Amino acid sequence: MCGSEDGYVLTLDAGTTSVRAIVWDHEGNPRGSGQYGVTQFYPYPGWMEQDPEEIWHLQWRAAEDAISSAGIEKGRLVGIGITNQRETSVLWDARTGRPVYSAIVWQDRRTSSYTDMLKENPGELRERTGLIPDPYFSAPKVRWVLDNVPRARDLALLGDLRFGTIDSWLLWKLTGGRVHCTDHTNASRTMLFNVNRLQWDHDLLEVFGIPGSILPEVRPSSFTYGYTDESVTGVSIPVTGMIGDQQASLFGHTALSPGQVKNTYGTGSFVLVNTGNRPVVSRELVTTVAYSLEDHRAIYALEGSIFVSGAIVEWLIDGLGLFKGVGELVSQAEVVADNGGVYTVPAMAGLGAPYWDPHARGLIIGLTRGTTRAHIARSALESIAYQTEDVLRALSSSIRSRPSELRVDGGASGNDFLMQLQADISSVEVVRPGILETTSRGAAFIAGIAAGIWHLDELPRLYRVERRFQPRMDRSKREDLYRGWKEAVRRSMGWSGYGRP
Ligand SMILES: Nc1ncnc2c1ncn2[C@@H]1O[C@H](COP(=O)(O)OP(=O)(O)O)[C@@H](O)[C@H]1O
Ligand SMILES: O=P(O)(O)OC[C@H](O)CO
Repeated sequence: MCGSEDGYVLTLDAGTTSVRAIVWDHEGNPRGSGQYGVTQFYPYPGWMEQDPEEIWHLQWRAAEDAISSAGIEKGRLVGIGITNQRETSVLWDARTGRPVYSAIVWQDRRTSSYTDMLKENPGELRERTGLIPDPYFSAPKVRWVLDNVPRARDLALLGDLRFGTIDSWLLWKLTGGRVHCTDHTNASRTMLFNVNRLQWDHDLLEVFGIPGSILPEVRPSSFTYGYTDESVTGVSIPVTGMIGDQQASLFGHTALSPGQVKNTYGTGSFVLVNTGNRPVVSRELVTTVAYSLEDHRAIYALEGSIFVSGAIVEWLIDGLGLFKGVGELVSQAEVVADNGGVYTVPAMAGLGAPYWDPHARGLIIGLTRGTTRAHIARSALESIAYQTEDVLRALSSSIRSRPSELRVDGGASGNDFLMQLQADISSVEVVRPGILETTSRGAAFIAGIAAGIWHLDELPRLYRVERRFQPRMDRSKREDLYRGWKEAVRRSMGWSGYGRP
């Protein structure tokens, strides 16, 4: 341990479904927390928006709750670490600090026709940004606002428009509109950032018709970005880290060596492998910055982004009303010995890695008169494991080695049934840590390094395993099941538009 044993780090984790805040002590243990749900808006099929002001207000309210439940004075906070749902884009008026449009969420598909055109020549885009043309990333969303919200273009011409992912938006609010920055990990999700040079790509800005003046400055993930405004937060606290949530989770798993892999099971699932200090390019996965520290080169990761995983469970419960809650859904899934030939493909937001089809739509297939709720519950949980397996296969061929261990976190990773299923379907050891808030913990480590609480080298010693799930399904069964999945996926692809006027 270096530095003060008296200091605490506050993390702000602005996720898709909720904003959370946690106070961490110098041992990396949570001491207090707060959490609020974020309102989701679906104005048209395939669109998904949030209110940036709500995100900010609830995020700081969660922080106040975390600080009071930890029973500490704000003055004992030595740093704030921000971690966030990535790609989700906000544009605001620098003079008033008011957004000019809602936050367009990463799952939003409104720009799919536009990104289809980019698919005609994906090679150069991939070389520069590490990304695959898809509405997922920020650039098409920003362009959409510039094209459809007249005030945005006017403000841009006056030099008063600002763009940011949620990290930048929260930093702007925390600092009373004084600091407009992002970090390398968030920048690498915009499709405007050259991941080799670690700088904004002016050619791409031109391609997308986005003025460079609206962009934040890019800094290392672990870095003193500035100080919060006393009038906003009560006392002035340094903001010492910003990192995208999936990269934060990789860091929180202390997956610091090349080849180490994690999967976070939340709204979506995100599998990342550390590839060290070289960006590895893949046709099916995206290249992303994993983290960067001051005075170090950036560390990279290869990522498989799965758009809907835990959210399928939510949809069966809240959307269809088929189960009273997660507990009932899971116990139903356990009642049946197998899926009864039923497969669910949760392509509600299209399919991400490794298929990248924004036109895919969800399906439940294989229904017979003998199908029960239990089969549907089981097929939904199985879909989470199959999607992860899709990515593990793509990842193994890109890094030319099959991972033997998968570190897990996120809301759905607490589900023992699902974790065993994952170990079986992927023939991999699934490793679950004691602290499942791995994303926030990673953000705490990132912020704590800049604040002088921790050294990078000592972090692996703070990682505690709670449980390991060993694979126990035989190979032919695993392959039969997976074959059915691939066929179901094939049938879900290219579906959008059918049956709609
Ligand atoms: N026991 C469980 N089994 C399967 N899915 C679950 C379980 N518990 C929570 N989930 C799913 O996990 C997601 C919430 O995880 P969380 O990590 O909080 O998400 P996010 O960070 O994306 O907001 C929800 O989509 C929920 O349906
Ligand atoms: O909010 P989460 O945890 O589902 O993460 C969302 C991802 O960052 C989207 O890329």
